[in-house]
Amino acid sequence: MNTSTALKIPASGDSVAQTSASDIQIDISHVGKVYQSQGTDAPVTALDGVSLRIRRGEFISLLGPSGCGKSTLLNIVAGFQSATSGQILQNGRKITKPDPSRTVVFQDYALFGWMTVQQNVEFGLKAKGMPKAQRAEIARSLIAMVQLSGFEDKFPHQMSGGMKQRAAIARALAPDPDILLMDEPFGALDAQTRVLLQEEIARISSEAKKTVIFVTHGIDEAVFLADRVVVMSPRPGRVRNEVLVPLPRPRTADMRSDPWFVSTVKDLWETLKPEWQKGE
Ligand SMILES: Nc1ncnc2c1ncn2[C@@H]1O[C@H](COP(=O)(O)OP(=O)(O)OP(=O)(O)O)[C@@H](O)[C@H]1O
Repeated sequence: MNTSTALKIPASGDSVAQTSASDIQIDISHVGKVYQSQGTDAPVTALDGVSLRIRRGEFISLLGPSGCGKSTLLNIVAGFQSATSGQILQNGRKITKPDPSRTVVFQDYALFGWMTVQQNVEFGLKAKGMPKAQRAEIARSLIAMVQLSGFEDKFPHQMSGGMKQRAAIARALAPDPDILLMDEPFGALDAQTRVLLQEEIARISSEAKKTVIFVTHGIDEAVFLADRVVVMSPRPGRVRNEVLVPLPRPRTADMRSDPWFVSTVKDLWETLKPEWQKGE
């Protein structure tokens, strides 16, 4: 497949300009975040005027250097933290606290160590009061979706990092959220497992039809997965620019050698490298 002739990197904001208001699921508007210091340290401005509109079903990669505020922004969307200024709307309603319509996958799996895979995946459903047979069936189908059938009775310490992250993804999908928030979910995995799970999450997110915000500082990962890559500036984090990804779905391994993919990853790296080095 050669998509290079048809492709252009659009200016920031073009991709949502023609979208009707009802298609916008998450509307991030002028969000700033200042962490007040303890003791004599100066306050830290993590985010400054971040605006971003995300469509229902869109896969956004939030790409930026370490410390630019990616996790902070994700945590505010999740409802774990509040913004110092600005607001975030979900379907027109202000996000003020966590909600089962938004679930999070963290880098460190965050599975309960004393529960089996099956119990971990069922956890959120049990908390909602779902009857046992129903939640067992939902968990089984999600465990199959993340290709862990046969491992239902294993505990986290009996599994590899990749398997644990598959289980964490199944657990996050169990409450049937509208929005899946992923904070460097493959950051702790070896390179091969990471590539395999990137292909898995591309498949799963299309099958499950979720809106996804995927935080990463991996340029190739960001481009491979996303409909739109939102590039953040070094701290204080702002939206620096956006790249629309025209690669078709399902995303497959051969697309990593597509000329557009190769040149976009290279261009992004050459543009961002000086900034990212400065920020270190
Ligand atoms: N609770 C906190 N109190 C004070 N400063 C904080 C707090 N949390 C984050 N920060 C600071 O805010 C900035 C943004 O942090 P954040 O974790 O959001 O960045 P990030 O882009 O996700 O980084 P990384 O890629 O390294 O995880 C950093 O300078 C960080 O040190």
